[in-house]
Amino acid sequence: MNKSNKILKDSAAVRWLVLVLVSSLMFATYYFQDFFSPLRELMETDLGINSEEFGRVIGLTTIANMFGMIIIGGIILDKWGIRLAGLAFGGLATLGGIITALASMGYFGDDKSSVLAGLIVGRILFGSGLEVVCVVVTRTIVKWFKGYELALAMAINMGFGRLGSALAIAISLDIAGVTVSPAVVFAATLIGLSLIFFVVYLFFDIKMDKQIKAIKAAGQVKGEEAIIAGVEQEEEADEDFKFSDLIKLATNKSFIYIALLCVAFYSAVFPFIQYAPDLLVNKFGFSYVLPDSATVVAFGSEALGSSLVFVVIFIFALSVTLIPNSLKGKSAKRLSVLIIVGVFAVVVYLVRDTLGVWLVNGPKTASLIPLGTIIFTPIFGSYVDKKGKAASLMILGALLLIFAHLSLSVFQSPFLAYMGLLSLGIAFSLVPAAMWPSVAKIVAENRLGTAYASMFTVQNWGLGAFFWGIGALLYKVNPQVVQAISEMRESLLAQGLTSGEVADKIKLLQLEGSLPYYDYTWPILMLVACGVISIFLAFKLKQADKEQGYGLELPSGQKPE
Ligand SMILES: C[C@H](NC(=O)[C@@H](N)CCCCN)C(=O)O
Repeated sequence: MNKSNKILKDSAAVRWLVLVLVSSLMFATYYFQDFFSPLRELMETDLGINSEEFGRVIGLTTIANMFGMIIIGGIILDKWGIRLAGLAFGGLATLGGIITALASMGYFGDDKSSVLAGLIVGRILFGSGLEVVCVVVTRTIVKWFKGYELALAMAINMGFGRLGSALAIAISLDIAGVTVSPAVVFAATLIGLSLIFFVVYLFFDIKMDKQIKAIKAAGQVKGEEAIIAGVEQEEEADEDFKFSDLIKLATNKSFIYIALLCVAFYSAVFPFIQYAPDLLVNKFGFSYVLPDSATVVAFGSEALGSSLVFVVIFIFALSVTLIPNSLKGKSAKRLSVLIIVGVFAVVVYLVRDTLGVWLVNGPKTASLIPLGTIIFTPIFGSYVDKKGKAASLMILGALLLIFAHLSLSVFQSPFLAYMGLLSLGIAFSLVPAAMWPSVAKIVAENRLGTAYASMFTVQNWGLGAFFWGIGALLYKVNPQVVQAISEMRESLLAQGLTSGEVADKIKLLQLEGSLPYYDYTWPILMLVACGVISIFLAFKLKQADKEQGYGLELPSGQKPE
């Protein structure tokens, strides 16, 4: 390539800096989506917002996306380009964040209905920006990494999102303390900061576009330069959203199965994550605050032992997948797995007290689900690239999902709860790693934008229903708990206690056994149905692929004969 024709994206340092700048939006929006998860109980004791209302706040976040916002956003992105669309939808998400924060601080009124209405309006605005922001970020990454490390950049970008979710679940309650608002203000500040990072990115974007324009104007665009500099414009024109594409997709059997699988699978994962900390506290006796070691011992040796076994199994699974098969011979691989697991088992034993404290804390344990996917998704992704078997892996993922939700609903054993969380984490890594590249095999490249936008739209129908549905069912099947907590809250407030003191007191009364816990059996059992539907759809997808010949079971780049 002619040296003078080099553009910004040819510099690896600039490319990766751009990735960090734009992925911060992904981090912050995923954080904001999930930070309410460990606050379910505090919302009830601090603000009087019960589980159905909590579900409404979370469920309505997706409402605009259920009614076509992602498709509208995609069309706007085509027309306005990355810069304006990013600012508009990032700005919308930030505005939503600010309104949610103000509502939680009582800015629109201190009474429950004003707070609830403000939270809902804020979350609706945030949600209207959320998915389109993710599409803008993905487009930006394609712009900068096509011809370079595109798959890796995309995996890292998704990692930023998952890290946002994990941190949101792990630390929001620590930030909140005894009232909800500090956690909301913090989450809204993160989106604001990420929007500033996006504005910084715009300088790079403008500069690169100017370079491309200058190269073209100088008539120097030939051969490789033409591909690098000119391709975006050609593709943008070709990738425009068309309703005729939507019709074509809707009549493709394989696409229908994978889109429905996306709905069923994600409905049993994202909504579950919103309630996971509260489930662990209410059903399995985990804590909301970090307890001291003595309390952990009181929590029961079975749970403590189970959590440590959970860590060792996690390390075993990790080392089996991470150690390359290329290591000379099977026995060498087995030996290294044994050594790694042995060393870690000793470390786990030595730090068992601290680890035990963390692994009996509901939010900290639940945060391991998205955290684990940061490591496992790229590993499974590379397996799918090299070996294929995508449809079979989706079947396996659906099976793990059923096991996870069964062990977290019908059984009461902490050991099974840890195993359930582990298999949910593996399923949450396996299915996305197999699903998203499979869409690219089923749909032509220039129709991928439409395919992802329509999949995300139907996915949001499921998410909206289950975000709200779990909370609503929890409310319905626990009338005595709702009433007891609400009466206690009223009486403590009437005695002049602050809302923070009320929250503390209610927690204490539950620990003492004077106030009941929520029964989560039915709300989580409902998610087993999503697993069963997922497994059926994954089988149908495998069958349809055999008929239509997309090669979902083949390694990347290989086509069926
Ligand atoms: C890639 C996939 N993304 C989605 O499913 C988005 N529609 C969700 C965005 C909001 C997430 N809290 C994923 O994250 O696996």
